[in-house]
Amino acid sequence: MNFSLTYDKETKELIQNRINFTSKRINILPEQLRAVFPHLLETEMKFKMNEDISSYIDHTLLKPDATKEQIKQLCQEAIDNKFYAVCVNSNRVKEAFEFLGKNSVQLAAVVGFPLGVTDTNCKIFETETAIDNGATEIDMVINVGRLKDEEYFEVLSDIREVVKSVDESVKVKVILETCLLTKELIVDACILSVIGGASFVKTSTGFSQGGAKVEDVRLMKLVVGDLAEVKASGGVRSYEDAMKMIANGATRIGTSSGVKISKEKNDVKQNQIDSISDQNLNRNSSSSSFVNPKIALCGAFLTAAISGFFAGYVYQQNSQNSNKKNPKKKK
Ligand SMILES: O=C[C@H](O)COP(=O)(O)O
Repeated sequence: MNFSLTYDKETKELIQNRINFTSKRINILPEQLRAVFPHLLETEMKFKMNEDISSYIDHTLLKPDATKEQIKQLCQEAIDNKFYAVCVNSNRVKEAFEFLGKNSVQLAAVVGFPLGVTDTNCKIFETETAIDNGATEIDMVINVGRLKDEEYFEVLSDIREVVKSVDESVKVKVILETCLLTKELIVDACILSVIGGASFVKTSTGFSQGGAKVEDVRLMKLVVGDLAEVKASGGVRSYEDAMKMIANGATRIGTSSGVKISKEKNDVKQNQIDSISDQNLNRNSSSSSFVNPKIALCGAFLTAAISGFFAGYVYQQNSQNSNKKNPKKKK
């Protein structure tokens, strides 16, 4: 499946203005920052959905009252449905690691969750502990208050320090908590995440005033281009929701409804198969090619027999008639 996003004039202007604004806050030249985002010169961004939706899903359980048994079930569901990852609180990483065993499902730990306001040193310690216990990805919450205060050095350093504390192979996702941000701050947070070295920008914790919105996912993708990926999370409840996020640039879906989404996707697939079969049945109901061959053969035989009978009858009638017209001919 192919998708594309267009840089409309308004969005382009917004992003360019925020690059200027952010560059001043972190004390670099706007040209230097602009050079990091060359895709902003394009008019369109194209991308593909190559794989099954299961491989987009971070199967998530972050409730404070989640039990060991529920973590076990989460891991088993992720294995059974071939989800990309499970996402758990850092204190549950050890158990999730054991439950996942040698399966290829990745293990993401949330850090500074859900408020993002813990000290950077706490985030680093939490990150390192989670990695030691088997986490392969880190979902850290940005410091929203400092972002709103325009303390961009602090926000950048918070991200940068967490990224630096892990091996390059570990993907760090920065949760922006978009429901608390203006469009302008979403763009700034994306810029800071990219230059901080994050692999992903992620919309929401699922614990604040709102979750992922299509327009936010789209804006985030237009800012980060190919420099980072976008994870849509919080309130993604259906296959339709998930597909909308993917069509707008998300390459990962963080959701506690992964099993439902996967099932809905299979139902959609089954419906498509059923409708194709129905179409075939309707198309072929008037032709013999879809009929049981034995019945077709009997039918053909009967048709031939009846035609033969009629042919014989017509011939006989014709002969009788011609004899009547020309009695000599019979002799
Ligand atoms: O990071 C993922 C979210 O916490 C999941 O939120 P959700 O329960 O609304 O799907």
